[in-house]
Parts: sequence; structure tokens; C-alpha cells
Amino acid sequence: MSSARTIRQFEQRMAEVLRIRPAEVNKIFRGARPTSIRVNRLLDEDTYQDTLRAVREKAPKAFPVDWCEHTFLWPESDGFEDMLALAHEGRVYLQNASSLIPPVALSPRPGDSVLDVAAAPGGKAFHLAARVGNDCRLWLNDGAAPRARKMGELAELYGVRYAELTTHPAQYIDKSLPAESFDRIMLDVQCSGEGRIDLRRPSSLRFWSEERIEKYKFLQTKMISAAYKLLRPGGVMVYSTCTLSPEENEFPVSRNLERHKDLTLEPLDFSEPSFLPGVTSWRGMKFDERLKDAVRVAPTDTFEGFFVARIVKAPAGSE
Ligand SMILES: C[S@@+](CC[C@H](N)C(=O)[O-])C[C@H]1O[C@@H](n2cnc3c(N)ncnc32)[C@H](O)[C@@H]1O
Repeated sequence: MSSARTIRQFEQRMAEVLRIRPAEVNKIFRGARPTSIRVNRLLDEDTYQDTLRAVREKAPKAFPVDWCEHTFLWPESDGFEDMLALAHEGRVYLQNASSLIPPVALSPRPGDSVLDVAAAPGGKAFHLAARVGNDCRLWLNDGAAPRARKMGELAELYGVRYAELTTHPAQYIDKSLPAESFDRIMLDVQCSGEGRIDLRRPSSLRFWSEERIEKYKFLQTKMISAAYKLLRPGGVMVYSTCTLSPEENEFPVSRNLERHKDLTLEPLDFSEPSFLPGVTSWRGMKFDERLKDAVRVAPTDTFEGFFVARIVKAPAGSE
């Protein structure tokens, strides 16, 4: 159980991050729900059409997302049991709408070599595969072997073809995989999960602490640095977390922009009212000005708190 002190610390921190009053934090952090339905395109065409019909009939309040194909926003979760049954058959993937953002931001192209560094349970990796109809060389990695194994089984259910499935620690992944060999890298990393905290259940704060945030920030900085070495010149990497503290978001990205001069940030070319720019300072720390091009998602009924940065490596031979 979390102490009253931890709850107070969390409320104060979130109020500061989101620039709201601590009392409002309690209204916003009411828990994670699956608030999107992604219809799986990797099964046969008849199944796809049949699934689309089922979504429209059984979850009529779901509505299409204009920046993400084959996907519906689903704030009311109507027809939940029917959608769950479709998910068990691999026909839809149910997840929070914020999780749709990183694969769209990464925008893999047909034929790309794609690495997902912390891929399990597979939501974003499967979405990447679906975006190019399995026409990519997909390398799945996750540091937790049992989660990686389960992801392999789910990949089969969802018709996802992958080239490799490994369990390397992300912070050292450059020691195990060939340098500069990926066109696209997804780095959706382990974090303090603030976007998913449910203050109706204070026990959801049991793993949250300011000390843990400090620990993660160095690990995440190393993970980006290791992934950088695997990215081809001209390639794109998306760094994302389901947390809001700048230590775990702007800090690791900013340190890597300083360290690797051929990296820069690109703004996303789609938006929602809850998308805010990244911050350039926090509690005495200064971050690279380009962090304004990152997206910080404020929690709403549909979107969990999230952070996404699209990081680009300059093409070979450029200044
Ligand atoms: C936020 S989850 C990833 C969710 C996944 N991208 C998805 O969309 O389904 C973070 C993942 O990182 C993995 N992980 C934790 N520490 C790691 C490490 N040091 N190296 C690699 N993976 C790690 C966890 O097992 C977990 O599956």
C-alpha cells in the first residue's frame, strides 16, 4: 500500500508537470483503459472486412482516428466483451490510444529493417508490421525472456512475421547487434508508468518513487545511446514512455542530442488537442531547445499520459 506521503508527492509532481492544481490531479488520474481498437490488417481480406463490420455494429460509439489507418478511438468502451472476443482471435488489438502514436511517428517504409528494442507484449511492434503489410525485416527484442516468449506466440496469432526474437538488455544492445543496420528503431522503454497511475487504487503507486525516477533516467539515457549506434545514417528512432516526469523523457533525449551531433528531432505531422510540446527546463535542469518538437500527451478520457520523440540521424555525408 502507498503511504499518504507518496500520494502527496505524486500529486505535487504531476501538478507541477501539467501546470494544474494538486486537487485536479486526483480527477485526471483515474486509471488506464483500452481506449482504441486497431483492426488487424495482417489476416486475410474477408476476415478484415468481417471484423470492420463487427466493430461498427458492436462498438457503435467507436470512431475512426484520422491520423491512424484501420483504427478507432473508443472512449466509452462500448461492446467491450465483443471486442475482447475479437482480440482473443487476433482480429483486433485493444490498447490505450496513446500507444498508437509511436508506430505512426516511426512510419516504417516497405522493405525497411526495423528493430523494436523493448517490444513485449508486442502492441507497437505488431502495429509497425501491419503498417507495411509485413514487408519489413522485423527484429523483436525484449529484456524479459518470459515476456519475449509470450510475444512470439502472440505474433503468430496476429499474423506478424518477424526475422529475429532476442532478449538482450537494451542498455547494451549495441554489443550484440550489428552497427548501423536498422532504418527504423522503436524504443518504447521501461519507465515509472505515471501515465497509468490510477488514484482510485493507491496501490498502483507502490512502485512509484522519486528515487526510481532518478534510476530510470540514467538507464533510459544509455538505452537511447546504445540504439543510436544501431541506427543507419538517415534512419529514424522513436523514443516513448508512458510517463510524464521530464527526468525520464526530455532528459535522456536531450543528453543524447548533446552527445551525438548527427541526431536531431522532427515534429510529428499529426496532432490531438491533448498533445503538448516537450519542455526545455525542469527543476533547475536545462534541455536542448529542440525538445519543443517532442510530444507530451496530457492524460484525458481517451489518452494516457505519454511522451514521444521522433529522433532522426543525419544521412551519411551531411554536415
Ligand atoms: C513499456 S514496456 C514495452 C511495451 C511494448 N513496446 C508494447 O507496445 O507492447 C517495456 C518493456 O521493456 C522491457 N524491459 C525492461 N527492462 C529492459 C531492459 N533493460 N532491456 C530491454 N527490455 C527491457 C520490459 O520487459 C517491457 O516488456
